[in-house]
Amino acid sequence: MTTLAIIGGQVLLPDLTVERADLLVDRDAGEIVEIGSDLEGDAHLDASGGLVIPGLVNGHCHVAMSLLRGYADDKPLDAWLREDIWPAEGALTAEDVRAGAELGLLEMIEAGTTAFADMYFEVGEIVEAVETAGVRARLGHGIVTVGKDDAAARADAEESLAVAREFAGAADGRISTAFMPHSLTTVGTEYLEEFVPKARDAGVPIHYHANETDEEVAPIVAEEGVRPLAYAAERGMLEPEDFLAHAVHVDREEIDLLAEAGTGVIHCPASNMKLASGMAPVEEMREAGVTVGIGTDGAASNNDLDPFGEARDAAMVGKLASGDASAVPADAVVGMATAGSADAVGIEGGRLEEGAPADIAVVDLDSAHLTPRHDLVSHLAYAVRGSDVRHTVCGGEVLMRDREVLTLDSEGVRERAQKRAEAVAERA
Ligand SMILES: CSC[C@H]1O[C@@H](n2cnc3c(O)ncnc32)[C@H](O)[C@@H]1O
Ligand SMILES: [Zn+2]
Repeated sequence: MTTLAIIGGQVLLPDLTVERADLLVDRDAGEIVEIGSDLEGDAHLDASGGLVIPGLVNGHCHVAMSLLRGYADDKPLDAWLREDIWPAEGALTAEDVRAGAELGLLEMIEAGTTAFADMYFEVGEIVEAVETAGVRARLGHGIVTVGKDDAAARADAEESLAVAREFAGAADGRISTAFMPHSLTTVGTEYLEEFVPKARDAGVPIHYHANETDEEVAPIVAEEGVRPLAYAAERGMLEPEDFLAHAVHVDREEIDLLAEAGTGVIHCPASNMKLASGMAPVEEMREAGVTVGIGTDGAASNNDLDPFGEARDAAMVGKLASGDASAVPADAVVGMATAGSADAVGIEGGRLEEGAPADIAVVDLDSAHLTPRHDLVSHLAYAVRGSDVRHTVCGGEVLMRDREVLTLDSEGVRERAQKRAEAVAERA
């Protein structure tokens, strides 16, 4: 066994208490083997003056959209997608998707993210980028059938199934997959009815956008006579392994459906605010026992991939939505950004304990905005920024040491992304 010791720091334990401790990692197994005092390893990472936390889990992203950061802002979802984003995405090549994915992965590692769930196209490029970057991911091809003839719609759904089958277990098991219909309004009922059972046969979960805007709920109610999540349940899309993004406009019955089904929800507060989609009833979902995680959505609707900013937004908007300052408290959002997202998307991790994957971030506490240190869980929720992360480790591999990303050439990644983004803007 070759080992890595993370020494000298304070450690955030699964019950969200903080203790002074060292961590010993088995690098071959990629697991934490001991949390204790005076631990020594074959190599070490200095965590003195720092807080050792589980790597953050971004439960819903479109990582390659980092290439479209700032491309179109200040519009509601439907206009943003139809007038700007979908035309630009139509001009993206496989190489553009690769460049955008590498840029997003660089940003994630710099901010302590060690796992994410992602829906996009050209997924083979994203797989290769994830393999190189060294993080964990649940990846899938997003299906849109509206505006397509039957042959094209079926090909898109087949592609999502094929991608889910082909890449499951890639990158030494760090990559898992899902079947990913884009949403309940952009994929026709007949395709959901035909392909959801095939996804079940393939043994993969289903991930989709749901109840994001009022405009998306209304046509389902008008045409089907039921709310979207009852419609999803009737089509077998509300199983314990499934997870949906947004869940902004969910009523009491839908919250109970989610809780009974065990289907996870990924809350995307920044995207929901920026697109003025609405305020998700996170406190009600948590109280009902729904597994809630946090996601950034893509960088084009956020406009960054900072998991700490997202946790802070979740706490803030959760209070506003409930009209109650005690709603969605600090410990809740820290749990949501770690174990909550990991559980919702079905990725191991989100907790520092013996036997858990060694997916770890070390946050540097030595700065004015993190002084004084009354309560480190409060700091994680409200004051830490992605740029405070000193080291990032995934599966025992050091991905960033002293803010130097070791798995990606950060200058090259940024230069390629800038060039490709300029070319896409010209072409689109
Ligand atoms: C077909 S691949 C995924 C698809 O989703 C688009 N997208 C990005 N953000 C959102 C959002 O908040 N709601 C719905 N769809 C979104 C992305 O641009 C891709 O086309
Ligand atoms: Zn999304």
